[in-house]
Amino acid sequence: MAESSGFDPQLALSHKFPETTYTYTERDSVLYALGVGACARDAVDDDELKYVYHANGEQFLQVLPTFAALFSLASFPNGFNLPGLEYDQRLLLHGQQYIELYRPFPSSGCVHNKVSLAGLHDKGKAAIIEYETKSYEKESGQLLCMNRSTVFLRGAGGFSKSSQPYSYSNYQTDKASTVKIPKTHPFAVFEDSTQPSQALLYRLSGDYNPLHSDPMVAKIAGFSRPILHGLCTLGFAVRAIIKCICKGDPNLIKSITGRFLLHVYPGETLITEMWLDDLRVIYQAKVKERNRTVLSGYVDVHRLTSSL
Ligand SMILES: CCCCCCCCCCCCC/C=C/C(=O)SCCNC(=O)CCNC(=O)[C@H](O)C(C)(C)COP(=O)(O)OP(=O)(O)OC[C@H]1O[C@@H](n2cnc3c(N)ncnc32)[C@H](O)[C@@H]1OP(=O)(O)O
Repeated sequence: MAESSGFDPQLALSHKFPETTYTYTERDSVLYALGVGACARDAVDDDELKYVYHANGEQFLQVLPTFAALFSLASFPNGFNLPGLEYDQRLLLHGQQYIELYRPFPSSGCVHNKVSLAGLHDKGKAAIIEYETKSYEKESGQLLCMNRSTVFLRGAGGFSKSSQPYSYSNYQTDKASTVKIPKTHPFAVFEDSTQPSQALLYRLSGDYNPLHSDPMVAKIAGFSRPILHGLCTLGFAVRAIIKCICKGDPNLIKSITGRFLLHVYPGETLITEMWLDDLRVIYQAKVKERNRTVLSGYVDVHRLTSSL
């Protein structure tokens, strides 16, 4: 293993992240829902109108479970830095996302975030950092959700001090990487188009990384044009699962796991394939135009609806 100077994993592991708060309004929940394609095909879609409009007032709006991933936004105002780890922010890619949901989100609110380092791995050509964020409703102190976000830092590996590549995890299994896609026909398939402006809309939910909007930055990062946020693709896939498996009920979702396998260009068509394994929905999302799988994982649900 090549040794890189100045980065001490132990120092990084002892780093304490500041606690942060994230305040959102109904407007933010609606903007997020539109950003992940809700009601884009049908503005009066029975399953999705509730995320963007409610006849009795905004406080009755429902919030998509993947909105949880935004809570940690405030925790990284200057990028995903660890003491001593040098990397080119333009080469960062989102690798995986894991979300556990403990209660439905109110249409507006304020959450208190506690962030910690959940994993740090030297992959030689890349460093992988995993951040865990526990989000508590500020008023009640109740735990709302937990996010584990994996970032893949291209060019930042090679810091191991021994022949064994450095690897640390504070949890047992790397769930997203172990998902096996069944060989059988999917139980359900959902096709949805992203818009050419999808990333420009999604970024308004708080991730302003120019990789998703600036053609020059995208080129430096190795792409022919700006790419879609991974969390936007995940939002499309989970919305498809809520529609096809949960009969439109977002509160049936218990946890979400996803690994980003390949970039998506805004404007491409996403085909989400789903398989049922008891209370687990195994899924993969493909880009139709390139016939490539871009995301895979599974979603655990509390129960199945009787009509399935
Ligand atoms: C300021 C923003 C604040 C936001 C805060 C919100 C919360 C935090 C969320 C984080 C948000 C980050 C910013 C967002 C960025 C994006 O959205 S980028 C767009 C979405 N992501 C992608 O498009 C990435 C798609 N995937 C790929 O391009 C490739 O999979 C890869 C990541 C480049 C890896 O491919 P490759 O180099 O070919 O890897 P391999 O040789 O196959 O494997 C090497 C080892 O790495 C492990 N690995 C591979 N892929 C991943 C992955 N996706 N996640 C985690 N780990 C991965 C793999 O297992 C190998 O390990 P070993 O098996 O041990 O060798």
